[in-house]
Amino acid sequence: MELKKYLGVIPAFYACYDDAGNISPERTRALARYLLGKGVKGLYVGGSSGECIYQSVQERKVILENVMAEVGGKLTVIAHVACNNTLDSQELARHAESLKVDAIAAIPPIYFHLPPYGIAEYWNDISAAAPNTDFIIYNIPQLAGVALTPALLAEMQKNPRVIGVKNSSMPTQDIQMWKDQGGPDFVVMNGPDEQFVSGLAMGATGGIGGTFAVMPELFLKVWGLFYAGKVAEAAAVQNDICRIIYKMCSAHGNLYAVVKAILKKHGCDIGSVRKPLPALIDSDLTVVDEASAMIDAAIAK
Ligand SMILES: CC(=O)N[C@H](C=O)[C@@H](O)[C@H](O)[C@H](O)CO
Ligand SMILES: CC(=O)C(=O)O
Repeated sequence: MELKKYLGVIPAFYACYDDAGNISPERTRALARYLLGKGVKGLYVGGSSGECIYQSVQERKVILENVMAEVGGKLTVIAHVACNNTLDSQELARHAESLKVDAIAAIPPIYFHLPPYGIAEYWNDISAAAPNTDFIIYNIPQLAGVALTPALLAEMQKNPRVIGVKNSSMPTQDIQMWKDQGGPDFVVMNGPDEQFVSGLAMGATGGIGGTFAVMPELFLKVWGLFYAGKVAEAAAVQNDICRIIYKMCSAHGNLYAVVKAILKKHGCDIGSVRKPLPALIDSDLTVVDEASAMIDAAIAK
């Protein structure tokens, strides 16, 4: 298996809208190009940060098509395809496979807390619709409402396409457990950006993060320092990252609205967020300016 392509810094891709709030193919391509230029390993398209739960199946296809047209073959592309109902998720899985993405990923079904066998069937049904594509389990219990367990993972490991877990639960111990259970070739991606260094220390093979795309330089720096054995220096950069995230989260508008305003200041305009996510209000502009300056200062260090 070619697992190397998953090792590294993989930003969660943001939804790119035009000024009327429709999906913008041009801006989607511009963001993909922008991140390619930053030297990241791959992109995680259509996840939480991609606002997937507020988009139609057709819109999600258009986004992935444009990302693949721009960076397919150049970056590792993981397409999140879960839609909360099996049929639509399978349609997106088939579509993603037809575009030759590297992997598909899926959260568990949300709202109804299904039993583990129900979750396994949902994931396996999705995976069966993309029979030649790697499958990554997305564990994010604080938002999904249900958690991956060792028993559920063991059930999923019977599916040879299951190559890893993207772990967004808060205990870094979970990363250790999935990695230990999965073995040396198993991919375990750190979710919480605030714990990237700790996740790597616990055995994560890389990270997929919602704030990577607004400051890829800093996460790449952490990655480089950590693997050069300079853990204290990596932790210092992590500290800067955490303070920046807390600042971005202090706005009235949603985190992704802040992130997009900062990206615009950095030359990449991808519009704002879609309702019901709160957009920025006037007083948030100070938060945007301050967080943006903090990012620039941390990169310049
Ligand atoms: C709960 C959640 O959305 N987690 C994301 C994925 O793991 C993270 O990447 C966060 O966006 C990030 O850590 C900022 O809090
Ligand atoms: C942050 C992340 O992993 C997501 O957008 O799903």
